[in-house]
Amino acid sequence: MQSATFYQLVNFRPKLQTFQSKTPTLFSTRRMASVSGFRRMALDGSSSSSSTVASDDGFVTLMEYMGKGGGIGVNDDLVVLIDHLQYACKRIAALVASPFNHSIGKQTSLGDFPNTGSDRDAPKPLDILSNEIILSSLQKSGKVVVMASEENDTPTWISGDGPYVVVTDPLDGSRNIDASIPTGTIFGIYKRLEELEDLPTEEKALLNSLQSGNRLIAAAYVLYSSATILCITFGSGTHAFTLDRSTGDFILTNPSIKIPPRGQIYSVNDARYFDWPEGLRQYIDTVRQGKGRYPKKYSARYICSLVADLHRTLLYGGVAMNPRDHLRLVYEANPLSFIVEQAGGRGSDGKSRILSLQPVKLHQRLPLFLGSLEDMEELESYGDIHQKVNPGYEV
Ligand SMILES: O=P(O)(O)OC[C@H]1O[C@](O)(COP(=O)(O)O)[C@@H](O)[C@@H]1O
Repeated sequence: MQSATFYQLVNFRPKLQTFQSKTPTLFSTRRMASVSGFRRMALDGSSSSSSTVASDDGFVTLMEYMGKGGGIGVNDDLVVLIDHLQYACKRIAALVASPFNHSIGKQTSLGDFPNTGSDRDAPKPLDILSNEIILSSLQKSGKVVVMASEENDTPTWISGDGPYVVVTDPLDGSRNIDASIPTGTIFGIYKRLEELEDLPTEEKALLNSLQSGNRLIAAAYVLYSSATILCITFGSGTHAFTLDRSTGDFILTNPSIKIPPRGQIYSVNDARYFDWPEGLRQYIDTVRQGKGRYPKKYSARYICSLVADLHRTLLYGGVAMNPRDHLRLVYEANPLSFIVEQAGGRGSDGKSRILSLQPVKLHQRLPLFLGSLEDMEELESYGDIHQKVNPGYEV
């Protein structure tokens, strides 16, 4: 069998012909999902027939959820934008699962990515492709003025008319991709700042991208794992939708996620233990032994893929953290903190609420702690949890 060419991969389209695409419809015709056993779900998580999202057949798609009032404050422009983004993520889901993706970079110039010279890590070929897929979707949506991505040194000005600004990490966790470990896409959406109109384009693009997280109007991650899960908030709860691969629809599977107030899991790269500050070491030593405020021994889970580690934490509770200045405020910490807060948890840099921070640089890094309220409170009470020794690890 021949390997796919770079051109084929960039233009790669998933085979599911039922995927919604270029022409978004606000109330798309429902296709019967093939998965059996889902019951009608109300937005409060119960299986009531008085759901705010009426359903004839028990399934609520993301588009129906948004179109029929599930997302408070979600207007037509935003529905169009999310439709394009979800389509982009379906393409990325297909790309990361493709048997041909290992050959990109070996047969094209994408193989030798120079380090950018900035404080960003050198991207992998799939990072670049995912970035292109998202950019192209945003361009086609006509709803986005600026995209700020992990993969570009500066924000990309898209369309003078677009009402929204999108910040994104197109493919997080890609360092593990060759081993098929889960990866994810993260994005946050802001309204464009009208008051900047008179500034030069470059400046406008940057300032629009550096909005504080408490101005986010929507945020989502998409987890590419055994299932593809899109978890989103519009500021009224956090809801997860699972891709039905037979129809191409994201189906509401976890409405109004509530992170347990206390979990029994901590998630951190603890090979760094000897570089940690004393407070963090003490906290981990304590909960490991079941000597913390919750008198049970904690377990460790660390996938080294932020979206996957967070998704598990949202569902099972506990804390997911990276205590060194590694993760990015604008397109990782802010969108994920918004999602966690909307599920009843907390996102912090060890001291302050992430969403209250004012970004000063596009690729600004910081320590990130996300999780259950009680676990976060206990962890932060140790004070000294920011790892300042950051030698630059090879793996
Ligand atoms: O090396 P560490 O400190 O364990 O960091 C791992 C983290 O880095 C990430 O891979 C993100 O880094 P990249 O954006 O450079 O891929 C996360 O997915 C993961 O949680």
